[in-house]
Amino acid sequence: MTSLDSLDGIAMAKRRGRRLEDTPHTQAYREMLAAVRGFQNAVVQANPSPEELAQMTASLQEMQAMLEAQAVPEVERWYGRGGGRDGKLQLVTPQLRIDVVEEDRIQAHTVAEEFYIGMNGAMHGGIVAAIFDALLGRMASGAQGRVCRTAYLTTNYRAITPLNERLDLVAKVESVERRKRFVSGQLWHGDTLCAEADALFVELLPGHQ
Ligand SMILES: CCCCCCCC/C=C\CCCCCCCC(=O)SCCNC(=O)CCNC(=O)[C@H](O)C(C)(C)COP(=O)(O)OP(=O)(O)OC[C@H]1O[C@@H](n2cnc3c(N)ncnc32)[C@H](O)[C@@H]1OP(=O)(O)O
Repeated sequence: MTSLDSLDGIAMAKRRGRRLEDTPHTQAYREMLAAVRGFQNAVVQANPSPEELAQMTASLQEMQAMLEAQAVPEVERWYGRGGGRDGKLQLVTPQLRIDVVEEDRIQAHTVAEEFYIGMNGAMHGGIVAAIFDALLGRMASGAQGRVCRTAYLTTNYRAITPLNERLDLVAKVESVERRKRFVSGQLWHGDTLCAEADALFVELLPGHQ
């Protein structure tokens, strides 16, 4: 089964949204994912020698084969599950840490590592948008864990978003109309507004992918 073999969207989200239970086995998976993050950060910063590159490529191919031999259907995967205090187990964005959750407002923070660079010390704009998608999606899902999809997301880039520095995030629900949740968010570096976004999330109906 591949990720193309999809389930009902609500059933999938309910299963994947749950926090991954803590066992020595899942703890080892968390540590592996943290090592991948460290690796990604090192990759973007290094110009290795030809010998080092050949050695690393061979090691990576070996690790890839180990992972491929253990592949499971999406519904069973640990990747993308809730990870508790450290945010979701994922690599797409920097880890988002939620500090305050209210029914119509969320406060969170993050520090983006070197891997998320665009150019000249600024975060890649697509990553800024991905952070808003995750944060505003979490806002739209609310305390009941409604299953929503992004209908649109508009990001305005006001100042460069720095790497390796604390960034503060806020999200709020602007209005609700039937299945539609209009939400907005801001990303701050200290007193500087780096980016802001507004988005529409639509709650899925049973049977929707
Ligand atoms: C700090 C954070 C911490 C981390 C997290 C921890 C825990 C996390 C837990 C949980 C968070 C989850 C976070 C994830 C978030 C990521 C979500 C994504 O990225 S989803 C992938 C990208 N989006 C798609 O692929 C959608 C593709 N589009 C669709 O599937 C459909 O178009 C959909 C579902 C959006 C709507 O389709 P229909 O068939 O259900 O409904 P129709 O009738 O078309 O629309 C309903 C209403 O919405 C309006 N509408 C739809 N699209 C619109 C648009 N683009 N603009 C304006 N209005 C639109 C329509 O006009 C209609 O309005 P009227 O009720 O008639 O008033």
